[in-house]
Amino acid sequence: MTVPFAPADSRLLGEVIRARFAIAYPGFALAADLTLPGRGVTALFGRSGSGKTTLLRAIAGLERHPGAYLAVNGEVWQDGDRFLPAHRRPLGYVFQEASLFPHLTVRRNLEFGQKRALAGVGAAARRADLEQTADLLGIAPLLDRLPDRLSGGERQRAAIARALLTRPRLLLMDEPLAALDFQRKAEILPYLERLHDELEIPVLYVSHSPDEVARLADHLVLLQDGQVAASGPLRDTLARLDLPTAFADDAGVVIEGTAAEFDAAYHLLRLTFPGGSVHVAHREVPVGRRLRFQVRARDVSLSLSAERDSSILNRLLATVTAVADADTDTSAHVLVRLDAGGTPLLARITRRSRDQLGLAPGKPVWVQIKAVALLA
Ligand SMILES: Nc1ncnc2c1ncn2[C@@H]1O[C@H](COP(=O)(O)OP(=O)(O)OP(=O)(O)O)[C@@H](O)[C@H]1O
Repeated sequence: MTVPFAPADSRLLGEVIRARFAIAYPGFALAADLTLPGRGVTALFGRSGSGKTTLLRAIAGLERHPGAYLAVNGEVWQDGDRFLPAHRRPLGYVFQEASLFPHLTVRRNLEFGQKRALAGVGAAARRADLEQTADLLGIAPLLDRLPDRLSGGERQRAAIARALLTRPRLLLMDEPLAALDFQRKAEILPYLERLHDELEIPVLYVSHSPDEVARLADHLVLLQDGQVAASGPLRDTLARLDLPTAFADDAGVVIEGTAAEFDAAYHLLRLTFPGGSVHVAHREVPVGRRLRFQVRARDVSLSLSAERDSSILNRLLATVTAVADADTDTSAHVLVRLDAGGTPLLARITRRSRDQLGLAPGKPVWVQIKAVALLA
């Protein structure tokens, strides 16, 4: 396997991705100086034209931008005059459209991916690796088919498997679901969630779909007109009031809970998290399983007492940490950020309610959650 440039001191670079790029095209400039986790899924999120693909291609080394710096988990891929060309970077790249060879079966396509990475590995080990990866992506029964006999979602899963079989140390995914219809997206997302749980390598995932980001990302980079508007853990970044996403209609937080008990009589699953617990309508899952759920700001109301005689099932005690008005004076709403035992939450309430309840940072309140969306 190709050995990328050794770092001067890998301990200083740590298990992170350091990426610094300044890119200028006529009419567009991108400036990014990022430190990203060396494991898990980082979403590059932003509107069309914000620079997501430009950044991903620069990280892949498909374009050489002078003055840039890139190190991935202790290996320097670009620094000053050093530039590891794209074909020598140990990375997998998955595009919007699966680019499988049309004349080769899925198996041959996957073997092609393996060739470079497993030069010194025996045939049996290669086959085991291929079959394990095919299983992970649910394409084992499709290995003998040609790509044009696959659905769009199956083709994309085969493309992901091929990328993984190159044994990359970084996986880049550029809107891998964008070309699929709703049904196919729904079909492929559980496989991406499995990857999220099982991959040891970092994944950079370009998307402009808030739903995909909520389900898959651990870390969020928000790009705006070529600038990094925010970069941080998903949980904290979604709860920021100072970002353009905050007042969007679907603003809300994502919480990772642990299945604690199942109420078979009412078909309700109780999920615990540091701030308390919530009930969601769901089938039984093993106790201890981690599940993500989303709480939108518009589905949260606040009161000063527990109001136990309401139909709302999910009620938590929290403290107000910030209150923000929308940019426009004409908005009837404010956004309240809360802390429930270390878990941030957002509530969208009217300005009138804010004044009536006297909401200000430090005030304890009861949070009532009208709807919890399970993201699995
Ligand atoms: N090679 C290039 N030469 C000149 N301009 C470019 C080049 N590549 C990208 N651009 C411009 O840079 C800007 C950012 O493009 P980019 O594809 O990175 O955005 P994006 O956020 O990925 O958008 P989308 O979500 O639509 O894919 C656009 O204005 C685009 O026209």
